[in-house]
Amino acid sequence: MAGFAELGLSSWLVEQCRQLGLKQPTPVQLGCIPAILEGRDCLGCAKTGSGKTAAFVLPILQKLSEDPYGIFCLVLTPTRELAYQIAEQFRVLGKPLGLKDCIIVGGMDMVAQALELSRKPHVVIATPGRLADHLRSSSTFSIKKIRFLVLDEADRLLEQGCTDFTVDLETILAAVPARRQTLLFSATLTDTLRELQGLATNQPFFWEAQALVRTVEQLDQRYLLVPEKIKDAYLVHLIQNFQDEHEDWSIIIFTNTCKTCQILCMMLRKFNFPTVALHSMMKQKERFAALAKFKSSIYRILIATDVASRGLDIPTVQVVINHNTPGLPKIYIHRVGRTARAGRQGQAITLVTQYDIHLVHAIEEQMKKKLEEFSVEEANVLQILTQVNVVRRECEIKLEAANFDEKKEINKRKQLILEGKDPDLEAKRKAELAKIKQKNRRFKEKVEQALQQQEASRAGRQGHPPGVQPEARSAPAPTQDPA
Ligand SMILES: Nc1ncnc2c1ncn2[C@@H]1O[C@H](COP(=O)(O)OP(=O)(O)OP(=O)(O)O)[C@@H](O)[C@H]1O
Repeated sequence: MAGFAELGLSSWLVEQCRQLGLKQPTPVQLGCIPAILEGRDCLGCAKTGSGKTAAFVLPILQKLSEDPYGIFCLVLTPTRELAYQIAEQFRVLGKPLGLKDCIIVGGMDMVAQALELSRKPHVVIATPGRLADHLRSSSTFSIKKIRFLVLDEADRLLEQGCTDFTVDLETILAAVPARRQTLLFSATLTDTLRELQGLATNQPFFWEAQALVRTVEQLDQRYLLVPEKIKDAYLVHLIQNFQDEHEDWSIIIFTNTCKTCQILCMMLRKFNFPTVALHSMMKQKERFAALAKFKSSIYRILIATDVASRGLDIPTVQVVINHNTPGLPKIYIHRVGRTARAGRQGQAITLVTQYDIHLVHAIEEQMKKKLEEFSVEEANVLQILTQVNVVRRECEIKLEAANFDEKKEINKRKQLILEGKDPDLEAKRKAELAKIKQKNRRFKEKVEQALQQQEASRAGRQGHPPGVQPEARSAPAPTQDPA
């Protein structure tokens, strides 16, 4: 198998890899590094934890060493924490170059960032919103001459989720040169391939892992069917078991909203589990501090929204628990990919209620793999049920007293103002949309009821009892990155 040197990398970079413990290139690195060194655009789609970051960092550093100037490369990524992680890889691998990097993310001082940008760093790593703000408001720097544009988690940057990057991306793409190399990476590129191909037009090289299953083999994936009302007791029971059975343990729990994340964090702490939360309602400094405490194993449990579902590389994580079943298969793939990284073993357990079974089927279909059942002695769970419910209620009351919802509303309004939108108009638009949705839902329910009645009376006429009807309940809407 070819080593890093055979891929065309210089000896100083090969030495940096060796020092970091990267002995052999991973398949995505084997595929993409030579193509990038040749000057081609690149779309790299490989499983979580397979080394995609080094697949673009290494060839960029090589090209930078041949023709160093600032700003040479711009990396865009959807979350702030990920921007810091990518910057660290550039810094460590690029140390012999005296690499100057600059991180431009929201929640940090804008003036200090503007100053840093004006000093022409070699590499800028940014979240789209904040970089676009700088481009709109300042003329002290330019990205007109960049050689490389990287979109990490490219599909997330292009999709219109809860955080929509498209307007900011337009601003950024208008400011970068047409003659550049564009590198796009993710574990789930395929459903946005057409948009991505529009961005990478310079002899694009497409690399995709040849594998039937879309998650790594070392990942043991389970589901646990739980009644909605007992979910939290199951969670406490699962954690207690891990704590009892493992000396060295580390768990990430994913929740669907910031509020649930905060309540569960408070609740787990009441049970003396060393837990920290990470969600977008927290101040940026608190977010970094929480992550640092979890990374250094001071806290064993990180409870997070999907703000932590992509890209985070924390090798010690052995278990991922999905407190809610993700509404989209690709969110599931990224979440469970926080464990079993770089060849390590890991386990993922998804709590599934009676209303989420169709979501599990969708996940299995996309992954091309069946989840196995995780068995738990329900009697043990029922023993702690009352206690868990009481503690949760206490936490809910405490959070309500701290005006969590009000703060969330204020934050939302601030965000809309920053985006140049009128919060009142937006609220009106949303209310109208909700009304239309509700009307549609009622209409659908009426049609379903009428169909069921028709079926029942037909069966009655034919003299045999009607077949078992599916429960007339509309499925919960898929959750889109709520963070
Ligand atoms: N050639 C290699 N040999 C051994 N370990 C490697 C190699 N390349 C990267 N790694 C390590 O593998 C881990 C995962 O890498 P990385 O974070 O780049 O994964 P990724 O493919 O970007 O995952 P995700 O899709 O979750 O973002 C990191 O800890 C990294 O240091």
